[in-house]
Amino acid sequence: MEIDPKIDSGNDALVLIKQGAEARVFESVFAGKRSIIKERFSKKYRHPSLDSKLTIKRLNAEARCMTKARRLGVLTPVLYAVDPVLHTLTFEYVGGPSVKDVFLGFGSNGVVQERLADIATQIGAAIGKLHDGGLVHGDLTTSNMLIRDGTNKLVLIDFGLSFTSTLPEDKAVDLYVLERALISMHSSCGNVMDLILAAYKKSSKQWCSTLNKLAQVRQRGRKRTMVG
Ligand SMILES: Nc1ncnc2c1ncn2[C@@H]1O[C@H](COP(=O)(O)OP(=O)(O)OP(=O)(O)O)[C@@H](O)[C@H]1O
Repeated sequence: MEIDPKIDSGNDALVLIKQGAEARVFESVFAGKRSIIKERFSKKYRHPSLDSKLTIKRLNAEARCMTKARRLGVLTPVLYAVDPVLHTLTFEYVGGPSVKDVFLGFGSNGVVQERLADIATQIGAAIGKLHDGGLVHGDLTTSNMLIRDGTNKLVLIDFGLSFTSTLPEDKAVDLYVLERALISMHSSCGNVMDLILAAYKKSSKQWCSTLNKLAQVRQRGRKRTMVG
């Protein structure tokens, strides 16, 4: 079954805010609170019952990883509900800009170095906590990080590709994905990755093995770029 915005919205407006390849994201109201509904839709080429099983598995995995991150002391939206029939997760709406928007405003939009450094420190500390708890985010981009209005605290979202692992390699790749995103999207932010890694070193007891692996992962990335 899929969400039909016309039928399922009831009295609460259901506003589509993102249509992705794997999921649709709506803004809505849950028990009187502003909320986000993430719907994983079916893959038409898969057998319906297998498809539903796999989708529910992914839904539960995302919910579990988000909850685990919170337990590890990383701020995430509060999970309100999991619906295995509609294939949806409902969670708290976090008001505030994404780190992507803040970083894009650096220099031109009055975003100053102190704000950049504060956010970078929060990012490094949060990833360190995840990794020491054996959780790899899997999609660390600046659009998956929000800065909550009022508190200015970092909130991590989108645990759809997260998994548990204690391998330095997996943690290094997690950091590498973020590093590449910063280089391609936020080159004007200068040494922001250095600030993130400095905070990561303070936060993660296992930083040494992870950062050694990161150096190897970077080298592999460079070789791949040279080959083609
Ligand atoms: N809890 C939240 N509060 C406010 N906005 C949110 C929240 N969760 C998601 N969003 C908004 O919806 C967008 C998409 O959400 P999310 O990244 O979870 O979906 P996705 O389809 O997996 O996206 P992607 O393809 O970028 O991985 C986010 O970039 C953000 O703008």
